Amino acid sequence: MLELDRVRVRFGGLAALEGVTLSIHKGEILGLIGPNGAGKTTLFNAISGLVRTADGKVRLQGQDMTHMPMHQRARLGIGRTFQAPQPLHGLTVRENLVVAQHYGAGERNDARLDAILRITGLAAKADQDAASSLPLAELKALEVAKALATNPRLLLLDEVLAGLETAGRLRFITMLQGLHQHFGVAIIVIEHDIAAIRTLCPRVAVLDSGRLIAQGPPDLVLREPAVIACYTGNAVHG
Ligand SMILES: Nc1ncnc2c1ncn2[C@@H]1O[C@H](COP(=O)(O)OP(=O)(O)OP(=O)(O)O)[C@@H](O)[C@H]1O
Repeated sequence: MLELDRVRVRFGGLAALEGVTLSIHKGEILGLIGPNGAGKTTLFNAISGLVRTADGKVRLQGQDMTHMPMHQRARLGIGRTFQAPQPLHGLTVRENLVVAQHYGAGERNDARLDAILRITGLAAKADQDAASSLPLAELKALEVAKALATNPRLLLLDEVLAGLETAGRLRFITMLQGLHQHFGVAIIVIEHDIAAIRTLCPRVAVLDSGRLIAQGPPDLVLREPAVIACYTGNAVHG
């Protein structure tokens, strides 16, 4: 459903992405891994429209999105989270989702919002102030809930497990599996925690210095010499 065709992104003299060709299928969960600075977040930015591509194409269900602004891509079905949770201050949890739904879907759908609140475990906090009352795990759940409220066909999750302790991670992974099953949305997960990637993702893609160096089932990909080499001297944290 999403196709990246020889995508290139440059920051001055730095090739943050070079010739990246990658597809994700309807309803799939794909893991995106690679050392720090490999270009993972830049790839999300190229898909969601936050950075300009210097070359290549980005297509969603055959439609060329390469030169579309962010809000148009959101309307077409690209939802994303950011590494640092960004709740809208002064609004309740539910109001945060209403705003996200308006941005992405254009119309209010309370039944969908209720399902999102239930599956992300936020229903009991729906009427509380989002920014001031939520602990980190719930702020991260809200980040996912906001992205889901935009009604995405493809959900981009950028290190949503970072900063959570082991039990919190496991709960979060179970929550992600539940929402994937319920909404049937395709998901790309950026995550440094390889155990989490193995649990969540039947397929993984590896970036190194802006290039896609491997893709396939995690157990095979993680044994490839080029993948092992790219992590040498770069700790896989988390
Ligand atoms: N706005 C920007 N301006 C200049 N350089 C940038 C910008 N954004 C990213 N870069 C550079 O592009 C490269 C890729 O960065 P990116 O954040 O995509 O990597 P990453 O794989 O997501 O890293 P991490 O795992 O640390 O989050 C890095 O060298 C980074 O310093």
